[in-house]
Amino acid sequence: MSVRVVARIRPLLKQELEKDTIVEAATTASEPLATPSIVRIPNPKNEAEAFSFQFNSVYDQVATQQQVYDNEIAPTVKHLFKGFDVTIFAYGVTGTGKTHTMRGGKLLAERGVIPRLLSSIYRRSRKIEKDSDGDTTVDVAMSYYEIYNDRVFDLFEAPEKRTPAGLPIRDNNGKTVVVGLTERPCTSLKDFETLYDQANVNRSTSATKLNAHSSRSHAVLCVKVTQVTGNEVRVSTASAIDLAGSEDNRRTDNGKERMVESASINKSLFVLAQCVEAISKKQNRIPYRESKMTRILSLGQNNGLTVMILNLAPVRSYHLDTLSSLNFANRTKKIEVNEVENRPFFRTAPKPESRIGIPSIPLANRQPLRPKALSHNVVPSREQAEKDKIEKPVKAFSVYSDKPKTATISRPGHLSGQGHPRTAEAQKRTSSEAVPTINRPSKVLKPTVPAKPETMSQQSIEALIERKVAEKLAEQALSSTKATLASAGTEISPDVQARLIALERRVIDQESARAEGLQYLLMAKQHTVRGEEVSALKMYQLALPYFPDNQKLAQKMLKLQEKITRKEESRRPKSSSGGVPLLEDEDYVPDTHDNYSADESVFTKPSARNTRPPIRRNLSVFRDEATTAPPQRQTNNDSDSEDELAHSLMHAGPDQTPRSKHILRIINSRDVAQIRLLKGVGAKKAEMIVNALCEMDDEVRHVGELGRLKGVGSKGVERMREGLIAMV
Ligand SMILES: Nc1ncnc2c1ncn2[C@@H]1O[C@H](COP(=O)(O)OP(=O)(O)OP(=O)(O)O)[C@@H](O)[C@H]1O
Repeated sequence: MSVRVVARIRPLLKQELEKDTIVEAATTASEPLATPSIVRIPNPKNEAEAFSFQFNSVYDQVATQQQVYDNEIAPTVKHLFKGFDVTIFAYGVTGTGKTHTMRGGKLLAERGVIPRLLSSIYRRSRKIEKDSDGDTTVDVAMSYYEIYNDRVFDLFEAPEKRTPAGLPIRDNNGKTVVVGLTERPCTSLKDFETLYDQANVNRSTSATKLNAHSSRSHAVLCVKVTQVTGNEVRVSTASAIDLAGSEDNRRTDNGKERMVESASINKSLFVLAQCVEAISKKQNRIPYRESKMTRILSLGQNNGLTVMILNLAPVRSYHLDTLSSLNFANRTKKIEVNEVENRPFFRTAPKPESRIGIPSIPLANRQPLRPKALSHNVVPSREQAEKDKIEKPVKAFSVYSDKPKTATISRPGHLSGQGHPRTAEAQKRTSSEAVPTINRPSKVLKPTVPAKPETMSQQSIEALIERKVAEKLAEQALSSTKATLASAGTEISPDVQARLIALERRVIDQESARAEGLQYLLMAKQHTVRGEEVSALKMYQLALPYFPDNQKLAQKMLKLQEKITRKEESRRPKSSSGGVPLLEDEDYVPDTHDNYSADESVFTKPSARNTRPPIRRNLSVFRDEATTAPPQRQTNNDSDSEDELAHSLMHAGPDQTPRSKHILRIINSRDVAQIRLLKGVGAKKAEMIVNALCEMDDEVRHVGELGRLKGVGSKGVERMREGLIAMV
């Protein structure tokens, strides 16, 4: 079944004018009486021509919250209770109404998808319990987190208690889970609303030029529904994701902090677009791992039902961004999601007390990320698994079809009068407040045992520091300091604590700086893809201090500079008199020669002299008036070299010595027999390394990364290198 994609056009805001409206909902010519399923928008190059994008449904400016919920989300609830996971996510440019759609306002009619979904879940739970005469019980629990600057933070945790590096994520039996996340049971809608409102106070938001309450993070709410009948337990999860919106920073006037956030948001959305493109092209490698958001969303890899709500602004100022979103959505609707429900499992022993995300299955059973996962998130009993293997028919599941609807779907407004009005307006915390400061000790490093001076030698202190840092970097030992120290029977002095903290800060600083550099680089890449060379060059200049010795980057900048100069020269009027003065930045020139490719989620801005051949569009985007030539697409050779550069910077890290390369080759072979021959690595450690690699589902690309692997540490890497010298 494909991802269901529905578009919603928000109403005009106070400062927007009716005459600037360019986006409209329409019906297909063959079914003029059906509900709209087409978004129509003019071609930016030729206003007489319009592009049409077809989706499962389209909601116009007057659509209510209730209509969107009743038509799109309410039908998924029964599948949730049958064991299917449900993923709902809102996608769109900043200020297009994602948070409004997902969360909504306080008034009953203004409530968004999330509170309405919870309301339906509770109602259905009560009905199931009642109909089964109490044989079945349903428990609802929620976890809620945000992905801010590519770090995961628990929204139930106050910002000052957060670990600067955020929570680690892991692959657990084919699913991506956040380790150490709080899961709160909520027995009623009121409970839920109280928790949800409290948690939203912790979400990073701030005012930008484009949205007074702009979300600076992706927010992920997971609602776990557990149905227990006797020994049988069925668990399914509804995930509601309010993505942060992409931003065109020429329009935001963002300052440095907002720019960094914005770069991180844009990067993750860019990776998402790349994932969607890779999936639609059936490529083997889907770059999920290049951002936490894509890893968590795992679009096309998740099971169950997925609904994407594409939020659109109706006005001209969003023209290119809207086209870009429409192109993205157009590809997303073709992604197939596995129709696999979570099987029930049977309780044989009391549930172990665990935090979510801690894997409950042996390592050997873990599934690495891959384009399509057919695995389940629970451990079925052996008999049940055998039985299912034989008996389970393929589920004929056809809630949605890609065809346009033939009649208006109207469902009773079952929410009227059901909600509990919220009591307090959730206070949004600004993102500045959300930035985790590095001045406080992280959870891992908090003193947990009374200090006891003496006992440790300088060497063992060093070793302990290395171990702690490795654990920290590997983000594997969250909150486990107490246990680790207790089991080691070792106590550390305040002096060691202080050094640990200093070391951790240093590492975090280095990592943050590198991440910031990469963000500039990605922004440069985005600009280049759009043909905005001057802005791209500026971004490369900003990235340069982070990668001062990188030859490729320097060459790239040189080439770009030359290209800009050539362009400027070609634009300069031939005669010295008259002519239009050149603007400082070509990106701000209103260019009537913009090339737009409807098959691309980006726009290229080639020079006016572009003579490259047109490439025909091949998507289900059609024009109402085929009076003009099809839009041209610039064959963007730059984009390839961009990819190469980005890849080399993202993965190369510091220059590799022959010894490092040799070690990495051995490690990446994932061959326990070879790895155990490295100095300081026994059979157990070798196995641990291989498991960590399988869990990562990727290669280790430099020794820094290797040092971060569980159980290796930088000392471990040094030992391996020493071993190689000895061999030589
Ligand atoms: N359907 C709608 N009806 C009324 N107002 C709306 C609607 N959609 C959006 N708005 C208004 O538009 C503004 C921007 O909406 P919102 O904050 O939800 O955007 P967003 O896409 O979440 O932006 P960001 O990505 O920056 O967080 C808000 O003032 C919101 O109330």
